[in-house]
Amino acid sequence: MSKFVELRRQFHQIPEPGFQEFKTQAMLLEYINGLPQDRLEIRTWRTGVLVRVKGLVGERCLGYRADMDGLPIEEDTGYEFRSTHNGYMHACGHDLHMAIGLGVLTAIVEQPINDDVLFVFQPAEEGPGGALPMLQSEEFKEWKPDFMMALHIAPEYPVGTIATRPGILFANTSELFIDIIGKGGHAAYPHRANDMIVAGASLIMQLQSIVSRNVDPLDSVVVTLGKIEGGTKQNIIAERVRLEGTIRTLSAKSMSDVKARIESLLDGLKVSFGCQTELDYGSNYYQVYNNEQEAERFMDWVRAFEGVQLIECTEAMTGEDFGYFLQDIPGLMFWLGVDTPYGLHHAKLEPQEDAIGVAIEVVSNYLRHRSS
Ligand SMILES: CC(=O)N[C@@H](CCC[C@H](N)C(=O)O)C(=O)O
Repeated sequence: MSKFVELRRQFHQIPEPGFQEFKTQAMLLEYINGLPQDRLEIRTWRTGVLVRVKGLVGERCLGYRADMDGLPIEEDTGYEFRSTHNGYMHACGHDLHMAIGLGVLTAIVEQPINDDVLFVFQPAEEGPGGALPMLQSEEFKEWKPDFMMALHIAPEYPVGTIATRPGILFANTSELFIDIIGKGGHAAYPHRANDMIVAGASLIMQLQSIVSRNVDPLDSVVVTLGKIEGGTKQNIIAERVRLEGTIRTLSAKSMSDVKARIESLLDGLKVSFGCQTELDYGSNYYQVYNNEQEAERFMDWVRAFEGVQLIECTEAMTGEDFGYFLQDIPGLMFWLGVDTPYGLHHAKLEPQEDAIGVAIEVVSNYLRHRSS
């Protein structure tokens, strides 16, 4: 087994929530500190890690970013190396992203390229978002690269596949938290209470009508509710219900239109159900927009790279705070095929580990090519 597959398995066992990646940071630093240090400068930023490798010429700096956090999912894989953190799992591939980052770092340390390379291990991608505050930090600004790239595992593609496109790759996102507050009471006396289970059920159906009735069918929008909480017992009328979800849009205008519609629906709910509402949009991510020239250049290079198949894919409604780096720095993101039947954010996700070696080859060789 390669050292980087082993590292992936170690990361897999310790998934941590955003900005609490303490063990993950320590594991990254332990590996990085064990590399030859003569060309390295290492910094931490909150629970993240920045590593700069000095190039042979060092006029420019190229960047590679890997995200670090896990998700609140109870793992259900058949792995011997499953998560040791109850209720948390690396179910979005960040364990692979970090192992690949260390593999590329090792390759560049062993055979330096002309340009400096900045390796960014970024916390809190799943939320509340580490990219924007990291981008604004003095630690990052001082080392800001001239080009940046990142990848995300893609369960639906075979190993050996790279998929990307010029322009928008991932959607704009906004989290969505709605509390509705009525009056609790005895199940047998509904007329003396104000039941938020019924109001919540109505609101759920109305929210589902936004995409089907208020959005241009040729535009792409998602409104997903991933969590409902409410009530205390089967024979008690619920005073409070909380809905948690996410909004995805390909255009910034659709995002503000959807939010305006949600606010109107909540105004209506207050009248129809005589309840109070509280609305919070949580964290919002800017779309991932691949610089056209950089994406075309990368795609042309991948087409000629032996053993790898390039797919020009369509946009996806996933979100990624790497979009903030790409808003400021030319670069690109791509999907890496890991061929597994369960999708991202699934408790049974088992990416093919052969993809780690493929990605290390592709990214390190591309950085070398980009630097020549
Ligand atoms: C690649 C991926 O799955 N990213 C997450 C980003 C989450 C953003 C935010 N917490 C939200 O839920 O809106 C995704 O769910 O797409």
